[in-house]
Amino acid sequence: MSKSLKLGLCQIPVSKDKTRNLQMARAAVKEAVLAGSQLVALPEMFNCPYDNKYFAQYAEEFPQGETLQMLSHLARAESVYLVGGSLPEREANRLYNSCFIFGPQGELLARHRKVHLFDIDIPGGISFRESDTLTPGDQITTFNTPFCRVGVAICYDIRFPELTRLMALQGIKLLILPAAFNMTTGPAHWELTMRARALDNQIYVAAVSPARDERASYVAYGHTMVADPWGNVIAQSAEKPQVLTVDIDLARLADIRAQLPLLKHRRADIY
Ligand SMILES: O=C(O)CCC(=O)C(=O)O
Repeated sequence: MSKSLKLGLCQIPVSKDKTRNLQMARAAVKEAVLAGSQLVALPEMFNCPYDNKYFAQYAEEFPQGETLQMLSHLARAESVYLVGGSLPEREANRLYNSCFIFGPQGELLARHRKVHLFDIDIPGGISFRESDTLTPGDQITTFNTPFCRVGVAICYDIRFPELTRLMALQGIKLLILPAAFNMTTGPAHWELTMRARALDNQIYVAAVSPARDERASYVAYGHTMVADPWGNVIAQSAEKPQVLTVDIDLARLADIRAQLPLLKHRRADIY
């Protein structure tokens, strides 16, 4: 296993124009690779506005969907590990919020279907009910790379510490979270939640948001970021489109785990 990897996080604008969304994704991934990224990630619902009324219209089936073909070809052409944000996935009569992960040969490595659907109602803030249109997944998702084992969850999934803990126990060192917090929960909880999961599990947490669009029905917070295993934020965008490239130092992770062995000190006999 390598001691480090360069991660590329693509905070792209997402609009109603699917063709443009795919162009933006392609250009951002290429820019990240040009900057040396070996693993690149896109945001939640990057091919589709984050709004229940669009999910069915933009949904795709694996493997023939246009976005899925694009991701696979791009991973192969750029010879990169590609965490394909998320998109509405159709299987039979159901829709899922799904992330497809492709390897450098364009092969499918894993698929994560969002496990926790975002159903909230904050008066004067934000209301959203993913369960009006989507079905939850029921799997924990991790995959291997030459750098380390990597976990994938989607947005609201990060609020459930048990999920990240199970991935940490399966050996992940890096969690990628395609996400789209909003202007109510983003300022309050985005950074805190990513830092908490990173610190608890002594892993890197990389959360990738769409760029903010004040005219959208759902306004994404932006602030794509990486928290390290010490709980520090080591990189963060503002709200505008940006490709963030970040060095992930796995030797530092090993040092932190050796010095403060939290995972070893768990009392699995009492909880
Ligand atoms: O947890 C949050 O505050 C935001 C979650 C969300 O926007 C999502 O799951 O898509």
